[in-house]
Amino acid sequence: MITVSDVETDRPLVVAIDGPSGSGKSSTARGVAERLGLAYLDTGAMYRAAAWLVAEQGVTDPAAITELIGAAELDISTDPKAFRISINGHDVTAAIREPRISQFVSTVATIQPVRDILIARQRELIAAATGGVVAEGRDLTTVVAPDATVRVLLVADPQARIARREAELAGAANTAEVTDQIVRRDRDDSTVAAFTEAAVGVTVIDSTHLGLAEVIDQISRLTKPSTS
Ligand SMILES: Nc1ncnc2c1ncn2[C@@H]1O[C@H](COP(=O)(O)OP(=O)(O)O)[C@@H](O)[C@H]1O
Ligand SMILES: Nc1ccn([C@H]2C[C@H](O)[C@@H](COP(=O)(O)OP(=O)(O)O)O2)c(=O)n1
Repeated sequence: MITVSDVETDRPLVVAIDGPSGSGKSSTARGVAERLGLAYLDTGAMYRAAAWLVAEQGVTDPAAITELIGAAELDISTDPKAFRISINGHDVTAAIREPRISQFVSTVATIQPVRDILIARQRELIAAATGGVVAEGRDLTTVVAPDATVRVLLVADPQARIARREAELAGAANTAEVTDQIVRRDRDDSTVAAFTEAAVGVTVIDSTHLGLAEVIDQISRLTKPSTS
């Protein structure tokens, strides 16, 4: 078996990808993980599962939400070919993609103590991925894994992101709803995570006019040692 490691430090390879909604983080990260034989961590799915549980329990007070998430059993697969997530024994793999969760998730993701709980769990999952991992979300390059081997901010114009999400939802939400899920959500989310501008050392890739395969190629190339 090939062990993919960070050539300079000999630690497992960690690829951190951040970006706004619809920029292509999940599909790209999964593609890079599959190509390089790495684990895949979808941190947004963890916030979505937390939001699902909060909605299911009807909890509204931030302190009670924090307590609920702190006590929750969150189980997430890091196999890029078989994504699955459950919370307190409920398989929520499909439910977390429903528009009602997309609309609500920022309410939970902007509670800092909730973030602290999920960030600690994300760091554990990254550390446990001894064969290397591609992790994506909003604050991987800045907070969760600022020492990652490769750090990428994946961006795309809002129009392209809205069109992609609309195509993906195939009529399950209208343009106004999708625009809310993208533009309003990014605005809310950017109050707690810095994904609108690249931090020092982070490579920006604009996918507006790039196909998925090209973005996967570009990120995969960044993991290879430079020959110059
Ligand atoms: N470079 C790209 N070009 C065109 N469509 C893309 C590209 N990257 C991703 N997509 C599509 O856009 C949609 C949103 O991508 P996704 O990976 O879920 O984004 P994010 O995780 O950033 O929200 C998906 O349907 C995906 O197949
Ligand atoms: N590291 C992360 C990942 C996601 N979030 C929040 C912000 C988003 O509104 C939700 C859902 O993230 P997700 O990546 O699934 O959202 P998109 O697929 O990009 O629309 O979680 C976060 O605050 N920090």
